Amino acid sequence: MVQSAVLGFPRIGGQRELKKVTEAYWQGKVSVEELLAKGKELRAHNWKLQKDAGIDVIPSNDFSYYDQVLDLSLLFNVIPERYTKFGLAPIDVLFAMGRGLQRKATETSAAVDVTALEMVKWFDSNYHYVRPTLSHSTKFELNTKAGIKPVDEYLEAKNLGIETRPVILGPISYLYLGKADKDSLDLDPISTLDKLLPVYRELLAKLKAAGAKQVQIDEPILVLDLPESVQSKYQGAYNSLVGDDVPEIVLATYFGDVRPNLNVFKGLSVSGLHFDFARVPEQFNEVLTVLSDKQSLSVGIVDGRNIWKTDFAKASAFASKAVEKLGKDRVFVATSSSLLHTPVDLESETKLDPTIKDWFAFATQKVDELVVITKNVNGEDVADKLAANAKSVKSRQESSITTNPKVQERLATINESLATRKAPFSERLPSQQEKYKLPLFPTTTIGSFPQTKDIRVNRNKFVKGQISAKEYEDFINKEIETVIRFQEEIGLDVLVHGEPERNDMVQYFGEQLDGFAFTVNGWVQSYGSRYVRPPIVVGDVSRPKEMTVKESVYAQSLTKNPVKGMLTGPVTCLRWSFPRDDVSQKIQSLQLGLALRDEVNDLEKAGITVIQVDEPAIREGLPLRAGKERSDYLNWAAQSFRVATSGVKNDTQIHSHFCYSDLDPNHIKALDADVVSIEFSKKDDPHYIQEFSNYPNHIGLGLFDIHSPRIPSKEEFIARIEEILKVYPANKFWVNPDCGLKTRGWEETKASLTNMVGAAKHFRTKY
Ligand code: MET
Ligand SMILES: [Zn+2]
Repeated sequence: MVQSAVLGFPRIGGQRELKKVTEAYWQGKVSVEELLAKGKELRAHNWKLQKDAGIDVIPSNDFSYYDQVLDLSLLFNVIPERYTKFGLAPIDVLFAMGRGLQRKATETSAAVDVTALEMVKWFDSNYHYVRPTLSHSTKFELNTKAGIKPVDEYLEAKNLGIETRPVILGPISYLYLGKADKDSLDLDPISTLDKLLPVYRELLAKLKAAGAKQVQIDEPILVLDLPESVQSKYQGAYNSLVGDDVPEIVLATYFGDVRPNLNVFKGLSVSGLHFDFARVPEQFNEVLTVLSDKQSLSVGIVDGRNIWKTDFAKASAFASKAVEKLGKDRVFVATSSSLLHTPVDLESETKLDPTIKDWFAFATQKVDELVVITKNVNGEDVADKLAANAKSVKSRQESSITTNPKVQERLATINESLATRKAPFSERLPSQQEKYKLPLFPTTTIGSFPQTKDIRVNRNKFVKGQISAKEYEDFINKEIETVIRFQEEIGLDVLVHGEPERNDMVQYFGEQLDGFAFTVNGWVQSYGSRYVRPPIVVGDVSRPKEMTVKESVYAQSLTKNPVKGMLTGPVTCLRWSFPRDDVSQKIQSLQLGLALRDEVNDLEKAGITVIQVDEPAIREGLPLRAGKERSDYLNWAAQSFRVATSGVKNDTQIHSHFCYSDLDPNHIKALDADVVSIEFSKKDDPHYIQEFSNYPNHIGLGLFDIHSPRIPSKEEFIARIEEILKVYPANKFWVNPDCGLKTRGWEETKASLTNMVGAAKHFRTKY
């Protein structure tokens, strides 16, 4: 019979239980035992939910307290020495690698001060993983100090009477996604594969001994353009991982097209292969050609990356094609990827318009979808479910909520001149210098200041109607004033209002734009304990009225320094929402560009003439493979940004900001922003810094990690700036943190920024 398989389930809990308990643990408010008990409770809940729904293949080891890639680094002892010398408990080593740790000395323990490892985007998603960071001295071995997570969790489920399939990131992807530590820059992580494989094998053998029949090994890098030298590693590596003493391996890829790497799969000694047909249905025929007679095919058909209901008729027809070719026993109907990227449960959405709600499926609903599709393919009678599904699919197709003729007309007016500044940067620069008279090494921040409890409490009160609009506005104004006064006091040059009125940089805009729907509880993990609640693009997008002018104008009224207007760019608004799947992303992005253009122009009219349009998600949206799709993306992404920002005068200074990933400076040139700020504090490679020195406009290379509570000293800033100045020109140099400060506390924010400004002043005197 065809079986249903889930590749991973959200670990955060339906009420964000994981976030609450981890943050409480970090604050010393709950014990490690309580933390671990909550993890156990969440896992049990998820397994039972899937079991009760009727899922055949339920994943384990998809849980994590921080990040599943980081878990592997701990397990394989890929732990740079700087984290091990303090005698921390394993879970604290894990958190120190994930988020850094700075702890004052006590009578019983020495001071701890260590930065976090680099964290980057997981493929083209908004999930972030912590990069495996290897040195010549790395010694792979099973680090059993905290147990053996995949084995322990497998047994934990088994004790509950639930058989699971452990999920582990495969060795080649693990290394390929890693990097060399700063003491070993000449090390290519992949070159260590032969040393890592025996440890994998040991782990697999332990799983088998515990009773696991099958494991899911993820090799998602197989959807990337892989050099031949990496492709050729697969045969040997997987040959060394199969045998009677290890479980069967189902090799999983997702998020893209494997066809250019198809050779890798031929004759691979694994028992099954999983592909993402929700994303790339076109690869079906070709991947069938690599299956041997015995191998099974896992048909990833229920989308793990979006929230639209699966069309049962289409999905069943697709899976049936596989059954026709392979027979029922060799086919799994599966989620396209882990469901980690979708919110937990649509049932907790109490405020959605019922018509729209009926179009969605969250993780819990997707589990049910899988079961229905599987039953259908197996020939069981699910006629009522199919009929209900067909009805909602049709209701969405025919709904008038999704179309706005005015937006479509305006879209047709976009042309080159609408998307081009009035003069090139070389002419804009002198007029901006004349207008703002900024010193060398101008200092600024990325926008947000600490989102304190007080801010959240007041926002909630306002949302619940417990305080009036006027009271809330007064409160926000007071916050803005505090932030402005603080920045003046420490001598920052270009100020921000601090974004206290924003719950989230995308949601805030989505809520004010037409064409979006929102959830009240649709949280998705972004990194560690940071979750986001992406809005959903349901129809054509437009801006009914001003969105940010009031707060910016108020902030500017308090100071003589320029205050940056602060907007989230079109690509980021799109990427950090759940997009429509019935209209191209290009169209959705250009619609957003037009809406934001109105806002940029209104800000300028109101006297806000330094305007930052953030595009942190531009890199993550880059199609995973080089080629036409990628160049098209870069074109429409840049065009959308320019549509938003080109209506202004030459002396209006447009900033943009990017974070989270290895950004290629060539990819952002076409945005033509006057100043860009980039997350950079974890970048050690001088060649990479060098690449930015050719960037024509001005740049602030982020000088400190805002994901970490750690405070760099003034000397540390000076040393870092000196390092960058070896390859990067002083006259284009802006001084700023990696990103916004909303997740930080005031104390560390004050100290870090004061030290940063101190360092900038040091260089002003020097140059
Ligand atoms: C993830 S990018 C964040 C940019 C935003 N302006 C902030 O400072 O929070
Ligand atoms: Zn950022």
